Amino acid sequence: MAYSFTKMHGLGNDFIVIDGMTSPIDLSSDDVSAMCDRHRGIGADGVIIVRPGQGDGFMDYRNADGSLAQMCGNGVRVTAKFLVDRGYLPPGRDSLRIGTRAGLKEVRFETAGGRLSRATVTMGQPILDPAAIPVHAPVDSDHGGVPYVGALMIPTPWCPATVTCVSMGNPHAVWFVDLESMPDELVRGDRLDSLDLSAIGPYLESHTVFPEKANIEFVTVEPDGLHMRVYERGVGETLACGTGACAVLVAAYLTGRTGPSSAVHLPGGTLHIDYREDGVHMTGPASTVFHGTWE
Ligand SMILES: N[C@@H](CCC[C@H](N)C(=O)O)C(=O)O
Repeated sequence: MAYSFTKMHGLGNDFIVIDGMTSPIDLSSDDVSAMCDRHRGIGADGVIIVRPGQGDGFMDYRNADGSLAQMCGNGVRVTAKFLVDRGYLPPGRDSLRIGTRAGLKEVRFETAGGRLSRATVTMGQPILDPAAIPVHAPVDSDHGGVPYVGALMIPTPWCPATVTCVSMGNPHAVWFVDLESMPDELVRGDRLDSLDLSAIGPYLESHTVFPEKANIEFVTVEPDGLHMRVYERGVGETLACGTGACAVLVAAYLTGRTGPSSAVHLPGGTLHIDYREDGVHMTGPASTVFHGTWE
């Protein structure tokens, strides 16, 4: 079977996007991991099949290891670009709704030369109930009467990790790291990019406190905003994670580290995140790289 695909990305979080709007596409998890292989395949952090569904299209997202994820923030912007640039929307629209396994997401977009360049996604309310995240941990903190897991201490072979747990439809554990107090095997400098995630990332992702695994964010709070790196469930370290940036802003706000709105700087670029009464809003770019055929 041959599949036409488009290689796209949101801040370097890259996807193989397949058009399933007019004919059904069925991929096994082995197909997905073969396509995402960076040496023997196309290479990507995940595969998105864009299918018809509630709203203007459904984002069927799979991680590079073939596993399903409920949500992908960069993927929603990329899916919006795919639908707009391929002419699936009537002309003159500046918003659309995309179905995901975590519900419908509204996307407002800007265009340049008729193509989507930047989008703001209404990501919905963060989920803080530990059973729904899910995380096996008691609530230990409260924000305006809303209980949450604010400082869960997870012992690791290197040093204790203290994380705030947030779901944006998918599970996240946000660790505000103190680089100075970390052992030399983990960090060789005073910057987030000198942190070695290769062992501690998978250790935390698959820790037994997270029954469905978790995406792990490593964060510092700087004068120009929040800086993060992410070790993604089912992928490994990525250049950006939209749901992760939202979880980081929510965790920083709940724990009093920032206001309700901030730039979140990732290795692949910057997202702007606003946490308002009607939920979390994420703004960032989406890009197309090339088209091809998978044999
Ligand atoms: N990169 C994505 C998140 C993709 C899903 C994640 N790896 C999971 O398994 O939950 C984003 O931009 O949000």
